[in-house]
Amino acid sequence: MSSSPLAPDVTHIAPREKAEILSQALPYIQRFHGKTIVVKYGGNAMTDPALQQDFAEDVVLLKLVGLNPVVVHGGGPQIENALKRLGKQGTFIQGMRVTDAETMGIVEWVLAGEVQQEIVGLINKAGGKAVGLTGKDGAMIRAKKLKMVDNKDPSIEHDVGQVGDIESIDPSVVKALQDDAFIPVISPLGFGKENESYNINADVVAGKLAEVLKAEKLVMLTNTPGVLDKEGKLLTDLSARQIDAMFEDGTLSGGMLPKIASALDAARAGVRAVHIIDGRVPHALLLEVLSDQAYGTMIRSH
Ligand SMILES: Nc1ncnc2c1ncn2[C@@H]1O[C@H](COP(=O)(O)OP(=O)(O)O)[C@@H](O)[C@H]1O
Ligand SMILES: CC(=O)N[C@@H](CCC(=O)OP(=O)(O)O)C(=O)O
Repeated sequence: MSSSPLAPDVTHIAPREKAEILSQALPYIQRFHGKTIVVKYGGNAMTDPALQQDFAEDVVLLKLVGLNPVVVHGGGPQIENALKRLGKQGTFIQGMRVTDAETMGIVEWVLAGEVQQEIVGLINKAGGKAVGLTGKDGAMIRAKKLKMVDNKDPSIEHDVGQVGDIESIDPSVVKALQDDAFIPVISPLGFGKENESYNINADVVAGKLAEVLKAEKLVMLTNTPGVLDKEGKLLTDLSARQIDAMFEDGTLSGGMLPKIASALDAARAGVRAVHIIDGRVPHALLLEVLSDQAYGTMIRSH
């Protein structure tokens, strides 16, 4: 019997063991059937072609067994590469890219062009029907300029340019696509009152969208085993109180700041399961959603 070029070689696994692994998924499929799972696919987790293919297959499998995956993608490193090609370098303040007018153009071009279309293509190739959207499509994400207050000294305000603060999300376009067997793939861009574009951190979009869609789960795939403590040890479980303390003592920095804040906001807003997991593990998404295996860090609302 010939095997699919996409399928891993599992001939060495005994039939009984294979059956046990497959049947483990049943209670999860039953529990999540018809439910929305928002998946944040971080730019740092999408740098390896084999892992990207695994991710696309996982999304398609989840859709085919009756879940409703919605992908929100990042693209920080990809934007950085594009800036480098143009002789520029990005600047970040508290995990947010300082976005002047020229950078905004590059951000839109990389996110809604290169990155989104690559993910759409991979999901389609794996047998799904992906539709790429930005927060502007279907008038989905209304935003205003973010007022960024310094997290050590609140009397200081940073100007981060065209970085958006979400005012509202209208999820009707996402719902319409979900009902029609499509898999939405969303770039984190928003629009303002004068139709100006905003660059919004993808973790923030994923968290807010999970809340508005009343998602059952929010899974954030990144490039660390999860949230690490000061000694670099994985924290499998984090309460709101522990997170507050970590913001205070400097355990969190860079891109982890908006990620944890968004994860906690989503948990507090009623998203029952919020996980930050290692996107460098093959099929990390599938294992997280449909198996007993606990990965990464779970964020609790209290
Ligand atoms: N306490 C922490 N635990 C884990 N990662 C952390 C922590 N503090 C800061 N980070 C950084 O956050 C990064 C993940 O955020 P980010 O670079 O924005 O990734 P993504 O592109 O997946 O959103 C990690 O690679 C790590 O460098
Ligand atoms: C405002 C802001 O920082 N926007 C991000 C949007 C992309 C993103 O969030 O990508 P990751 O998830 O890969 O970090 C940026 O310009 O890099």
